[in-house]
Amino acid sequence: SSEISVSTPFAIGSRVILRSIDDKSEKPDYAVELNATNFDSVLKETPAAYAVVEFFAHWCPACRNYKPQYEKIAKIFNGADAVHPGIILMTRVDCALKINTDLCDKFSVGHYPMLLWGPPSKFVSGSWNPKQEKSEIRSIDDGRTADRLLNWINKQLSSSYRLDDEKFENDQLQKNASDIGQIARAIYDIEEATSTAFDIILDHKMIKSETQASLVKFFQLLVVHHPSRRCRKGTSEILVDFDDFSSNKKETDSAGEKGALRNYQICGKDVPRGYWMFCRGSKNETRGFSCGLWVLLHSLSVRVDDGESQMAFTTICDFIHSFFICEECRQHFYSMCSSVSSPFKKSREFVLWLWDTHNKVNKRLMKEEASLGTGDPEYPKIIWPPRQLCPSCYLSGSGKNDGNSRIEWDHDEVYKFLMGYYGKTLVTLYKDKELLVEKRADGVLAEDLAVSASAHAVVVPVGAALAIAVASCAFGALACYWRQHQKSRKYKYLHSLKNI
Ligand SMILES: Cc1cc2nc3c(=O)[nH]c(=O)nc-3n(C[C@H](O)[C@H](O)[C@H](O)COP(=O)(O)OP(=O)(O)OC[C@H]3O[C@@H](n4cnc5c(N)ncnc54)[C@H](O)[C@@H]3O)c2cc1C
Repeated sequence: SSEISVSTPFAIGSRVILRSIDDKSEKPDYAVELNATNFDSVLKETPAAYAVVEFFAHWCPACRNYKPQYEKIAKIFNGADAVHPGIILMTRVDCALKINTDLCDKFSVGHYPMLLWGPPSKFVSGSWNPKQEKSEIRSIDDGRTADRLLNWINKQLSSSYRLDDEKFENDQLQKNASDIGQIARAIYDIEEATSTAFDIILDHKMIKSETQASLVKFFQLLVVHHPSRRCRKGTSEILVDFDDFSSNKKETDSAGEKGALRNYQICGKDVPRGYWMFCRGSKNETRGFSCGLWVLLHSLSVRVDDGESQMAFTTICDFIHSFFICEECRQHFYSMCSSVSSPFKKSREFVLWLWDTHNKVNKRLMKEEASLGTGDPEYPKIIWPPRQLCPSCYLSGSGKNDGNSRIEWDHDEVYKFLMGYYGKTLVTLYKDKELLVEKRADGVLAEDLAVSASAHAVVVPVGAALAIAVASCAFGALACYWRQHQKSRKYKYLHSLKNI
C-alpha cells in the first residue's frame, strides 16, 4: 500500500486504484448475501437442510481477511456448480448496514465475524443468544480457516467433505434404500423437472398446432394437482395467457413466441436451481431429469380423484408422447399407454398402472444397462419398491426384485404405500407451508375460493386453449373454473384500461 500512496498523490485517486486492484482479484461470491428484507424468505425457501450465517461488517479488516476462507466453503455447497449442492446454504449478513441492525441484534452479534449454524427454518423470524439452552441454532466456535470450518461441519454431520472434492464425486448418496424419508427431498426435484421440461419444450420449439392441446391439458393437471404450490401458481399464469400466444402464433415468429413464454417462470423465480437432490446421480450424466419426471408423474397420479383418473392417464400419455424428447422412451411409454383397453374408473387403478409401467421400464433397463454399462453404478435398476422400503408390499415368500423371479405383490399394500410415499411423505420437508392449505370436502382449495369470491361475471373469451379447457373438464373442472375467472378478470381489466 505504501507503493500505491507514493505513486498516487491524490487520496481519492489511490482509493480508486485500490478498488480496481481489488476488483481484478475479486472472484464471484458464492455465499449468499442476506439482509433484513430477504433473510426470512431465502432461508424459508432453501432446500438445504442446514445453513451457516456469517455476521460481519464490511469495514472490519478481520472479516475481509476471513472472506476467502469462508468463500472456499461456500463454493463447495452453494449454487449449481457446487460439488455438494443443496445440503448446506452458506450466507452472510453485513451488520454495518443500517437496514440489518435489528437483525444482527436479534442474533446477539457481539463480534465480527460471527458464525451461526442451524436448520434454515430456525433462523426464519428467529433469534439467538449465547445463554439460550436447547436452541437448534449453534455458534460455530472453530471456523477460523476453511479447513477448520469444514472440520466443524463434518463433525456435525458425520460427513467427510473435503476442500478438494471434485464435481460429481457424489459421496452423499442415499445409500439407505429403506429410508422412506429420502423422498421428502424429491419435492425440489419435481419443481426442477417441471421447470426443465418447460425449458426443453421452449428450446426445441415443441409447441405446434398438433401438440398444443396436450400441453394445455397437462398444464391443467398441474394447476390442480402439482404438489408444489409455486408450480401450480406459475402454471396457472401461463394457462391464463395461453390463448394470447396461440392466437398470435401465425404472426409471431417462433423466437417471438418463445420469447414471450420465456417470461414465465413456471415454478417461480428460484427454480430451476441447476441441481438435483433426491435424483442426483453419482455421475453428471445419470439420473436427474428423467428421474424427476417419473417422480412428478407418480406424485400427480396419487393426487387425482376417481373421476379424473382416465383424463389424467390420457393427459400424461399424450404429454410424454408429444414432449419427452427421448425418442425410445416416448415410443415405449406410448405403446404401453396404447395397450390399456378399458378406461380407468378408479384412481387406484391408474396409480397402480403407472407403478407397474415404471417397473416394466426398470426391468427392460436392468438388462440393457448391465450389458451396455450405461446406468448409474450406484443406482442399479430394481423392481420397485424394494422389500426394505415396503415389506408389506410383498406377499410372504415371493421372489427377489432382480427382474428374473416373479414377485407376488399385495396390491392393496402397494397402493397404500404409493399413496403415502408420493402423497404426504413427499411434501413433509416442503418449506411452503401454504401448500398444506386444507382441501375442502369438495376438493376446492381456499386460494381458488378467494378468486371465485372476487370474480363476478364469467366472461368467456373464445380461444383455442379455452375450448380445449372446456372440452376437458373431467378433471379440469377446477382448472377451467380457475382459468375462466382469471381470464375474465384479465379481460375486464384490459377492457377498463381501453376505456380510460
Ligand atoms: C416416461 C418415461 C419413460 C422412460 N423410458 C425409458 C426407456 O424406454 N429407455 C431408457 O433408457 N430410459 C427410459 N426412461 C428413463 C429411465 O426410466 C430412468 O428415468 C433413468 O434411467 C434414471 O433412472 P433412476 O435410477 O434415476 O430411476 P428412475 O427409473 O428414473 O426412477 C426414479 C425414482 O422413482 C422411484 N421408482 C422406481 N421405480 C418405481 C416404480 N415402479 N413406481 C414408483 N416409483 C418408482 C425410485 O425412487 C427411483 O429412484 C424413461 C423415463 C420416463 C420418465
